[in-house]
Amino acid sequence: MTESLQPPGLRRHGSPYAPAMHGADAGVRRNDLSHWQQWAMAFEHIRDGVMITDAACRIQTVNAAFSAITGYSAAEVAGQTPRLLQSGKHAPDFYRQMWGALTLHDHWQGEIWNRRKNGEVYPELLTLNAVRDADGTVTHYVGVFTDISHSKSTEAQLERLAHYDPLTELPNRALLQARLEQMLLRARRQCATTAVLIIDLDGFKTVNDSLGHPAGDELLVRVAGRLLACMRTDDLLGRLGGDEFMVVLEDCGSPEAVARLARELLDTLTEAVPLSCGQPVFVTASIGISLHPVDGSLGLVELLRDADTALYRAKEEGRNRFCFYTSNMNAQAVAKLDVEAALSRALERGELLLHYQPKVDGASGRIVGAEALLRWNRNGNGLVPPGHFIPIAEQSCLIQHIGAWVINEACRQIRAWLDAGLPVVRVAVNVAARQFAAGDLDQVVAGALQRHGVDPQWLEIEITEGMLITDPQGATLMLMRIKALGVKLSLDDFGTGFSSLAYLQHFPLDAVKIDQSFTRRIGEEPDGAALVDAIIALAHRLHLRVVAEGVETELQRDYLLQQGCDELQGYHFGRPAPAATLEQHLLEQTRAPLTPPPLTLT
Ligand SMILES: Nc1nc2c(ncn2[C@@H]2O[C@H](COP(=O)(O)O[C@H]3[C@@H](O)[C@H](n4cnc5c(=O)[nH]c(N)nc54)O[C@@H]3COP(=O)(O)O)[C@@H](O)[C@H]2O)c(=O)[nH]1
Repeated sequence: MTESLQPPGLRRHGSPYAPAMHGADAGVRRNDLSHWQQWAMAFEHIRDGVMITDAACRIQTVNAAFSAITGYSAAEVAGQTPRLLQSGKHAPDFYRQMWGALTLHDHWQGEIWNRRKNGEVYPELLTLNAVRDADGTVTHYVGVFTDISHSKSTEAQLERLAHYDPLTELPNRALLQARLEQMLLRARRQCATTAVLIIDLDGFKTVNDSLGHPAGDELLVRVAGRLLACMRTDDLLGRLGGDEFMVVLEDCGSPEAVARLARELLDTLTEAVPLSCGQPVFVTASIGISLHPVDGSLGLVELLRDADTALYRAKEEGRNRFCFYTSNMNAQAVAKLDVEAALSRALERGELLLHYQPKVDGASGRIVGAEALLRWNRNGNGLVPPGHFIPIAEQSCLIQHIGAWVINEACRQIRAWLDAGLPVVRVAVNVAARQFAAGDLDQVVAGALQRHGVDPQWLEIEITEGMLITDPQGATLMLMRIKALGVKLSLDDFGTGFSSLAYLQHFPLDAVKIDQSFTRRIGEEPDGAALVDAIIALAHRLHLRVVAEGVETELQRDYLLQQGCDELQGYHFGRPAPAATLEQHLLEQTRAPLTPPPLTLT
């Protein structure tokens, strides 16, 4: 049997192979011997598997690589047909085409899945050639193949890396976009509506910064799992990168159906995410949605851009919500960019100024302080409403320069009053979250005080609760450094955020400002004043001064005085106005005798 497995004309003669030789032929064919020995050596040691069959496809000869790859010895396959190796992965058509080519061209080459003796299916690159004799009759078939399972698996790995996110195993941006492109084509043909939802986690950076990147990664995997659980069979979920995910609904039905899914996605995240570090994490998300062709978002680029714009709006509106794209959003975004650009030049053009709103002492009715409020006279055309530019400054890095300017300008004004021999009161300035987070606020404050030779007792910094919550330890250190300068600290908008006085006692604060929304409720709702009462009582127990903001009516004033509120601020006493107006009131006050109840300055 082994004999029949030698290449045609060869027989095993010891080792290596040698052609059969007969008597007198030997001398003549010495050269042939060497020739055949070389071929036999090559045949046996070649790394590709070789299989030679007769015209009826019965295996006659295989080499060592064949056995190494397939697991079958030469003896095991002798006389069998290559069907022995069939994997079952190819349809009959595949073999029909292969034989068609072999019959027509005496040659076929392609990739084929075969099965090893141990049952493993593997891919090989196979070349088949028909061997014909002088009459043109097929005498043999020669198959040469390479096991390409390794390169196939590398190829598959590369393919996976190119199209899937290795962390969550979800489709990545490239695959999402390719699939979305196909879906849009189909949707156009079928007049269906396609929805794109871009999901961005709120506050993910805090998790990464506080618990470390492995915890951040784990959170992303968990979030991906929860989002995936909300998907229907045909929905596509992928990770765009960072903490951003995308959902594509090929035929989303109505906007209401999309809204339902968006709500479901937000809801699925509300439950605490347990992490292996033992720290459960609460995470919310914001979602921007665009619809094709409802929003006129005609192509992939527009659809993604519009979903992004809507996402931005969802973040702006307070996060943990979804927002559909509307066509005026782009106009608003452009208007915002316009404000940002003009604002970036406002400082150098001297268009910024401060207005001062008095704070009145509850007991004496005298002005004991003022809040400095930023104003912008754009191009000298009048004041831009603060709500139209301060939030934009706060969202960009402009607030750092502008905020430093406000502190410096307040100190310059105090120095100017002192130099003019005018009465001076404590001036409070607002700082923005970004300004506080920058970590150099104490230096900015110290620099301004020093530059203008101002005693720190005249300056107060108003912060908000949000600045304390992200990094309480860092915030405490910063507040202590500012406090050490001799500057007062007050907590603005109290009641609108975290609102735990017990928690706040850990911060070195001097005062708490009751948010104007609570002041407004005094006299308006039966229990409207209850919160005000509670804040005053608790703040006093913690030895904090209480300032009520937004006092507009006598009723509010009287109620707050009755409750022992220390200072009052609001339109009832005076609107924010240029420095000269405050100067005037302070001068009048120095001339007037001490006469409670408080002055009405408006
Ligand atoms: N980061 C910085 N933020 C600043 C700075 N200057 C102002 N701001 C913040 O902008 C918001 C809008 O301010 P503004 O329009 O100036 O409104 C202030 C007052 O005019 C208003 N107010 C005062 N009394 C009343 C009142 O009786 N009724 C009423 N409806 N509004 C009143 O309240 C605003 C002051 O609020 P607060 O700061 O919370 O004390 C506002 O959030 C400012 O903080 C700045 O330099 N940097």
